Amino acid sequence: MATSPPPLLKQPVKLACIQLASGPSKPTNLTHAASKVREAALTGAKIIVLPECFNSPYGCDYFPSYAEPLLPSPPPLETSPSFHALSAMARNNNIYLIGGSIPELVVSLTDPSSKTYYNTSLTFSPSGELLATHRKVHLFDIDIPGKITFKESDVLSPGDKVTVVDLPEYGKVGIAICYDVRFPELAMIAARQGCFALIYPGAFNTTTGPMHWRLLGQARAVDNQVYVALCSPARDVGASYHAWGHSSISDPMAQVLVEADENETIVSADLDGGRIEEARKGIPLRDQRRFDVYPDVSKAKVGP
Ligand SMILES: NC(=O)CCC(=O)C(=O)O
Repeated sequence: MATSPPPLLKQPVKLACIQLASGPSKPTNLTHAASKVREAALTGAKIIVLPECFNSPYGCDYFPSYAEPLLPSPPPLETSPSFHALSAMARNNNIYLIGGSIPELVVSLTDPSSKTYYNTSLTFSPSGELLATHRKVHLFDIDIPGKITFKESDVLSPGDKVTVVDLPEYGKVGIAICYDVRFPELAMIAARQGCFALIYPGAFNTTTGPMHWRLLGQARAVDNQVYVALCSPARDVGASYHAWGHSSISDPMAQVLVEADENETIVSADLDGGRIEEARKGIPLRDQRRFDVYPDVSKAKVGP
């Protein structure tokens, strides 16, 4: 007799996205993030997400000055204050924390003048242990004349892996950052590893946000029949980059369960594995793929 596969989401869980208002002071941003994580945890959220570049303004001019080393570095560089703050937020609240992203600095041990920067997301367990890092794979390089020109690759280097993290009580999640959401291959490879959700700390803007942000969340959900969470900073009209906001959580049928406006807020939803199964039973893509016509991406290499 055929046995049914284990559920992708082992038990229902509340997931919260914190649409954080950040400013130029990193210590203030870290303290503020900690208080909002506490607030989300008190509502029962067990998986909490922060936005892209949550501890700094977003922009190429800011990456080097806010960047922190996560790997061993030559003195006098200190270990990352954001790493320790995020670990404490997860531990103090007994939650899984997808810690948005921070600019990461890598300094060569042999040549301290050689510096590389990444846009990196850190995920922590409820005991404060680092479970995974994701370096943004697709850098945000766009030019829409008269609207927005942005070139992360002027400063940042790209990551080189698909990131899937196991949260033992619940199951697996795929993690990627902002512009990564535009690349369905990355999402599909993660989803086909058995993720119940794809989680994107992001910071779309007031040009591309209204065109594509919500659509992309729904698109990745419907492609993969999983939950999708998009977590943006709140909009700061005094900053050089105007984040779109509109953090959202879509379900496996691509219904938007909750969506913020542009202000600081917390959006959350109760995720239920039954909704994934129901979507997949009703529209059985998983049994209908044609690996005689195209390759099976579930064979691709992924990392924590
Ligand atoms: N921070 C980002 O990667 C922004 C991506 C974005 O706005 C887009 O349109 O894509």
